[in-house]
Amino acid sequence: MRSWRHTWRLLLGIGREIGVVVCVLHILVVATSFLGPLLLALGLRPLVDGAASGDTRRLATGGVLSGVALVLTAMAPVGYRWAVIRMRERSQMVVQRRLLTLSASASGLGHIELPAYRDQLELLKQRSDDLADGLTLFAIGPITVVQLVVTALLLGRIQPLLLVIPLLAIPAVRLARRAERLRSSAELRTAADRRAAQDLFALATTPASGAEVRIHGVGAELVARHAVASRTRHGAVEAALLRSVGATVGVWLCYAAGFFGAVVVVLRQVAAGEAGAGDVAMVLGLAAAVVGAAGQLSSQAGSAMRVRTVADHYRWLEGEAGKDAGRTAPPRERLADGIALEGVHFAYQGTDRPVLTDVSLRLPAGAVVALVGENGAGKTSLVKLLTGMYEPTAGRIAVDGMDLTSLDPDAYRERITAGFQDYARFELAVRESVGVGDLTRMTDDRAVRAALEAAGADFAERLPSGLDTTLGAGWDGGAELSGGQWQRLALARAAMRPRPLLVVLDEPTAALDPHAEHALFQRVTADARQGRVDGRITLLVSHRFSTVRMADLIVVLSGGRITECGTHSELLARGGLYADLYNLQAESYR
Ligand SMILES: Nc1ncnc2c1ncn2[C@@H]1O[C@H](COP(=O)(O)OP(=O)(O)OP(=O)(O)O)[C@@H](O)[C@H]1O
Repeated sequence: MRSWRHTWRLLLGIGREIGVVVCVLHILVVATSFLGPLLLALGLRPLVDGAASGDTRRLATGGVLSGVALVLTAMAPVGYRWAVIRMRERSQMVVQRRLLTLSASASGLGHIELPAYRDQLELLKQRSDDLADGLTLFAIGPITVVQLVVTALLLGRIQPLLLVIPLLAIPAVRLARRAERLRSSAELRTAADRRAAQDLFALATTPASGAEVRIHGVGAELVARHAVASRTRHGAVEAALLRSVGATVGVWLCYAAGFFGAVVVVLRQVAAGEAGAGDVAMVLGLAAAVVGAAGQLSSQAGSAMRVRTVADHYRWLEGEAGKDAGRTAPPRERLADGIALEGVHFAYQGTDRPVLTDVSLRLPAGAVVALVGENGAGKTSLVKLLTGMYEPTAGRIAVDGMDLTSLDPDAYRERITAGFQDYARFELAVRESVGVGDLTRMTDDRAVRAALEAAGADFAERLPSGLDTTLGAGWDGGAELSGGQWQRLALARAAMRPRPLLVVLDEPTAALDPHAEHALFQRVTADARQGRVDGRITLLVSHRFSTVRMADLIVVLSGGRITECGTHSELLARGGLYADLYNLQAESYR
């Protein structure tokens, strides 16, 4: 019941966004298309009786009714197509906008990485048409029922036995619902195969992976795997459809029997002189209209089930995205103490393998802190916890004494900047690609230029149209950049926010040349000095020890645990892993 209520609310909300006029027009067009068969049946009796008896008034009435019916029937597909296409286009737009909002409104990353989330999102994207159908379905469904009842009553007036025909709609509706259940469960079961097929397709066709696919000669392998994933999916969905088709055929055979039964009953009445030729014509028309309406009703029942399934996917996503409700505390204007991790444990969802174990650490306000450790030690995971992308499995993170899980995620995020090794390539105009780092100043060219300069990315201003240049070779006139240039733009983005509490630089120089790296570290040091005044913490993740040594505090992670912590000279004196790694790198530069 709750599920249907939610479906209603969702459909009404989408209907409002699509526009009441379009929805009402759609309902009118569809409802009018149902009228044709009914009018034709009603017109046949006066037409036939009028022709037989030479009664011109009856003949004219029958002619007008049948004529209107034929016009409506002829126009119906045109109007139907027009209305359905408009509704679908608009509803796709609205549903996709809602999905994007849902995905973007969740502050963390945890749900996006869940296979179940990605499956449900994919199904929703693919089935957004069903929501468009659902919108009008709830208005058209009752109209169809009325049509069925009226037709049944007209049939009953001729012969009460004929009331049985409309009752055949009941098993048809039940079967349609069962067929839908079978199909949707097959789709959910094979959603991962569908995603796999899509990912393999993208891997084989996108420029990003194009070079590796060719060098390693894996094209044929990708095609073979794509075929297997597609076959698995189609096999399961088709088997579900086949199972339901057999039963549906049975119901339609019952309809056919009912139809012929009606004809026989009326013919016998004619033979007994209880009915005229006009009655036979009307019964034929009405029986056909009943069969049509019952067919409509059963397909509408299937659609209603589909709509509910899609609405359930949507509700599931809403639940995942709405987990932040209740986190409303604003972060401090300025850090006085710093950020503390207290006995933090962490494992990614869906795995029990600990990635961080019993991490306790204080990042003092105004300090530059470096995180080092071998690949897979847990550095990026720790950064993700500090930026609120995930929550610790146990323990807590306190920002100036306030539990991170109590802070308003958007407000906290607005006070963080970050440059990542896996930087995003925003294929927009240069101004926007950098400006999204601080949406409030996105169109402020001075701020964008200052950020470009700070990141050593002034090359962007010399592109053909300066800050207006579109980035990405996939766009007309778009400029393609090198990996290092993209990374510099990502760093410029990270330099947009003026008063961050936390600056995260997670291996931000992996794609930069040594000159650019040196300039960047000079800026980081200068900013850190500024940080001592405004309390910001700069957290640097790096494998380059020449950089790391400048930090006020160096934290060494190994296997998800902190093994060493101190200044460069303290750690060198200690002669542990840090000293080993530092000396190894220093040696290789000599
Ligand atoms: N989204 C994820 N889901 C599950 N496990 C993950 C995920 N991201 C990382 N891991 C696992 O967590 C562990 C730590 O990864 P993390 O990225 O934090 O290491 P890192 O120290 O930053 O490594 P690197 O120096 O290579 O960047 C790894 O064993 C990795 O397999």
